[in-house]
Amino acid sequence: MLDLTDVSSGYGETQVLHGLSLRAEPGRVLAILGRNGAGKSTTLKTIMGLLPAKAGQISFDGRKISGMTPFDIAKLGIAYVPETRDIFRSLSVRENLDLAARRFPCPNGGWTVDRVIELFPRLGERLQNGGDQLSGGEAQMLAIARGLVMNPRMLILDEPTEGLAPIIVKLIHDKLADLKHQGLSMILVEQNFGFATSLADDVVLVSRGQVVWQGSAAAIRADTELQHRWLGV
Ligand SMILES: Nc1ncnc2c1ncn2[C@@H]1O[C@H](COP(=O)(O)OP(=O)(O)OP(=O)(O)O)[C@@H](O)[C@H]1O
Repeated sequence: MLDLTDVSSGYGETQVLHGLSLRAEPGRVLAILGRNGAGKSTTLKTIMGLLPAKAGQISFDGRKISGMTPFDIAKLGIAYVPETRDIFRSLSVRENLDLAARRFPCPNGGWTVDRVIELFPRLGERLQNGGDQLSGGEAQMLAIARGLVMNPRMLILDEPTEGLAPIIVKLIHDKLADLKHQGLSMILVEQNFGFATSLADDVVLVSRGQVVWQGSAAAIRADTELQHRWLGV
């Protein structure tokens, strides 16, 4: 579904990805794991066209997307929930959702604003609140909900549990598990090893901008040596 082949990318003169290759399969969750600074967020930004791929190729459903604008990549069906969440703080929850929904047509049976509120009832209670009045957990729910109303075929999440209380982490986990069971393809970057490997089917380990291991989530959960070597778990 999504293929990165020998991708190099970085920030100006600083190269961070050095020929990184990976594949995310349809209907599955892929976790990208690695130590701080390994290049995980850089990989996601490069997929989304926020950083240019200086070499290599990225394709989505067989179509080359490297070189496209972030908006065109989103229109093809990839929604990105960044680490910073990037909700509009000066707009209400409803305005944040309506704005995203209006730009992306909803197919029959797709995600509407009403449907994401059913998924996250807490947002329904906060519809008139400003983006700047939300707790960290509510902001994360809004960021995910905003991704869903874009009706993506693939949802990409960068550190969705960062800074959240354990009870909210559990809620986000259960909602993402629901989405997975509904067949949504996802890529997840996450420091919380238990969270990531309980949601993921497939895992790639990244170190110094390259994939150093790939396999099933069950395999890495069972391999403490591997975890220790590449993740310091
Ligand atoms: N805007 C930037 N300008 C220059 N270098 C950057 C920038 N953002 C990240 N880097 C560098 O790129 C490297 C990879 O960063 P990246 O954010 O992809 O790491 P990561 O694997 O996601 O880890 P983390 O969990 O720390 O975010 C790091 O050395 C980082 O310092």
